[in-house]
Amino acid sequence: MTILVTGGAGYIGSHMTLELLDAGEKVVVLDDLSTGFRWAVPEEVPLIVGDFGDAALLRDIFARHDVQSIIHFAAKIVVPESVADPLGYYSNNTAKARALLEAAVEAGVKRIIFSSTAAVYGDPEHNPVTEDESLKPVSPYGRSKLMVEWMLEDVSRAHDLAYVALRYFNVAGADPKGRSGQSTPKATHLIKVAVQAALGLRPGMQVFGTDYPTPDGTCLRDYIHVTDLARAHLDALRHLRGGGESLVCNCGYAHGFSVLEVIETVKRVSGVDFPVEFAGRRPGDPAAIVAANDRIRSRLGWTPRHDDLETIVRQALDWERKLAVRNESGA
Ligand SMILES: NC(=O)c1ccc[n+]([C@@H]2O[C@H](COP(=O)([O-])OP(=O)(O)OC[C@H]3O[C@@H](n4cnc5c(N)ncnc54)[C@H](O)[C@@H]3O)[C@@H](O)[C@H]2O)c1
Ligand SMILES: O=c1ccn([C@@H]2O[C@H](COP(=O)(O)OP(=O)(O)O[C@H]3O[C@H](CO)[C@@H](O)[C@H](O)[C@H]3O)[C@@H](O)[C@H]2O)c(=O)[nH]1
Repeated sequence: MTILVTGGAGYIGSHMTLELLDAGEKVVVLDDLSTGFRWAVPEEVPLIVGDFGDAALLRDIFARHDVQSIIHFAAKIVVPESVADPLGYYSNNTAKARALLEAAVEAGVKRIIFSSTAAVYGDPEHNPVTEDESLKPVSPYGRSKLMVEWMLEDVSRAHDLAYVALRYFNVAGADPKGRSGQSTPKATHLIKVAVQAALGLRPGMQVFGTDYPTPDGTCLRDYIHVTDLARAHLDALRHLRGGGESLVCNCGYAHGFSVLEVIETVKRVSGVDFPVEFAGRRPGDPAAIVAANDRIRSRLGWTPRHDDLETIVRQALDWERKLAVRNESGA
């Protein structure tokens, strides 16, 4: 039985592929390499370079490989880009997911795990936010993902296809064995930016907003280690293989750090006091968003192993150094 990983050449998908191989699973990756990297897919894993919305290609993959489960990561993921290009996001994230589901149902695929996002909550009224909080995404990106959750709900009722939708909070860190990490050249994620500033890869950084209703005035987020997140997918797979029902679960640690706390941690771990400028709020940022994680713990038996901001930052630094050497050598 093979697992199809869409987006397996990207940041989270590449960690998933490693986790699946470590667990002895058979994997095939489908990725168009729009933001992913060929080198991020281990040599022993077949990489099909193509579009996950291409019905003919999907039919061919399902005919050649005994795919019983899909882990679907492939998507466009940049919130401001989704505001500028909503149709591009609805096409790539929503319409193509419909095509994937259609091909999966046609081929008799039994299980799908979907990368959803905390962005489906928008600016939540309560924190930690539970899965039952009202869903009010504020960006086309969040809406493009929520629509897929709705499709999954309907499709799973009509067909023999069970799903787990995992709503990721802020994904960070790198493979503890140093095999992969966040490699997108212009990534805007806080930890990536701060780590690049610490390594002198950028002159400094900005803090977006210091007047939020939070203890130090900067935004609070729940940073989850990418390997703990990949393990949540393994737990979801085990749940579905055991006949478990379809589920939606938050993925986070249930506690938040402010932007200033993250920057302070990067400075302490790296030993570098890089320049930080206080700037205005970034449009669309919720003040605070922290995951309630009771459901994933009780229903999937997930337990975090890397819930430590210093470890997350240290591994992000290690990966960024590796990446700098790789980029310098032109590999
Ligand atoms: N990084 C985060 O903090 C975060 C938070 C919440 C949810 N997510 C979700 O996790 C998933 C993975 O995100 P990531 O951070 O690894 O991003 P990424 O950009 O590194 O990975 C996405 C991968 O999908 C591929 N892809 C995109 N469109 C495709 C298409 N039409 N056909 C085939 N391949 C395609 C890209 O080439 C890339 O390899 C996404 O669905 C994203 O929405 C990420
Ligand atoms: O240079 C920077 C970068 C970020 N921030 C702030 O840091 C916080 C975290 O920002 P970022 O790392 O960009 O993550 P989010 O905007 O919280 O969004 C991430 O987490 C969401 C889930 O919570 C996912 O849906 C998104 O895809 C993913 O980018 C926010 O308050 C930002 O304003 C800064 O102050 N300076």
